[in-house]
Amino acid sequence: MIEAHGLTKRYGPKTAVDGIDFTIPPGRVTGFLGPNGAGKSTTMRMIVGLDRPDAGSVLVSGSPYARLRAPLHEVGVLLDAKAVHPGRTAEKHLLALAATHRIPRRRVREVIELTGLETVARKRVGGFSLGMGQRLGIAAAMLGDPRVLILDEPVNGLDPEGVRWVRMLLRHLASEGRTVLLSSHLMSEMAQTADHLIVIGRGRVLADAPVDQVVGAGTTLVRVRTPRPDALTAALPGVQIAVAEDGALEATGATPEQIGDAAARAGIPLHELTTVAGSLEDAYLDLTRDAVEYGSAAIGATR
Ligand SMILES: Nc1ncnc2c1ncn2[C@@H]1O[C@H](COP(=O)(O)OP(=O)(O)OP(=O)(O)O)[C@@H](O)[C@H]1O
Repeated sequence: MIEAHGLTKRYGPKTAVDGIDFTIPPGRVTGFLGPNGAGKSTTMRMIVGLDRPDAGSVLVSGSPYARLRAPLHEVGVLLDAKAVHPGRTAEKHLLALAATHRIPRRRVREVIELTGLETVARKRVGGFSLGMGQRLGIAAAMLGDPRVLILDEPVNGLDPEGVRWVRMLLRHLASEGRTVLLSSHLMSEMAQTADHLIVIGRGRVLADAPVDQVVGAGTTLVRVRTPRPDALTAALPGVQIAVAEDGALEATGATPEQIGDAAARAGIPLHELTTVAGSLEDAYLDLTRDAVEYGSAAIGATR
């Protein structure tokens, strides 16, 4: 369990995290989302005592991180996969970490196997690819068999097999009753991995809800194909209708039943009537529209 109360961090005039409250319970994967600069990493750093809050507090398993007696057994953390001495081998890095908690060599071998690093375990970390570095970071987080896992962008740089492996691993760890907090900018991955989402923007919580609820709050379209699009549009006053690239109509603000009934009353044939649920990406972009600090230009808007 991770609990934040009024958690606040300022850097000079900038409020990176602005009095946020949340509870992350065990037994589920909680996704942590937000635009660049929203305050995700700062929050994660405060959870594990790397940054000191200016106000408020955050507790892991009921204690501030600094008071945990055996932190590696309590919290596994992957914040920056590159934060490893490049001259050390993966195995030496893990053995050094293990020594701080009297974790046996056997466990080091186990996490090396678990993360698929057997063939490179005796190679220097400086020569690792991004994906191999991520696997090593996950191995380090798992070393103490912790009850809480905090992973910042763990699938960054992993190949599709690695991405799927992380997804299954995190789901499995949550099903064992552990607390899993995961940040990622990959919406499709988040939709498949997380049960619950906390979305932040400009240091504030914008949503704290199950994934289905966040996706459901986005726009749902009804896609309609008809040989008489103008007549159908006229038969649906007040319904917002756009025309898709393939000529189908995309209606918002009416159910498929309302559209089908209106078409039947007006004698308009329909060749397709489909509900298109919004994606997490759509819902996320809607939610964070006013909280994006580093927005991009629309494609075609610049030369
Ligand atoms: N050490 C620091 N000194 C000054 N400002 C900082 C520092 N760390 C973070 N910030 C600022 O705090 C804000 C939040 O940054 P943070 O890294 O927590 O965002 P984030 O949500 O993790 O972003 P990203 O998705 O880009 O990783 C940003 O405006 C950032 O510039």
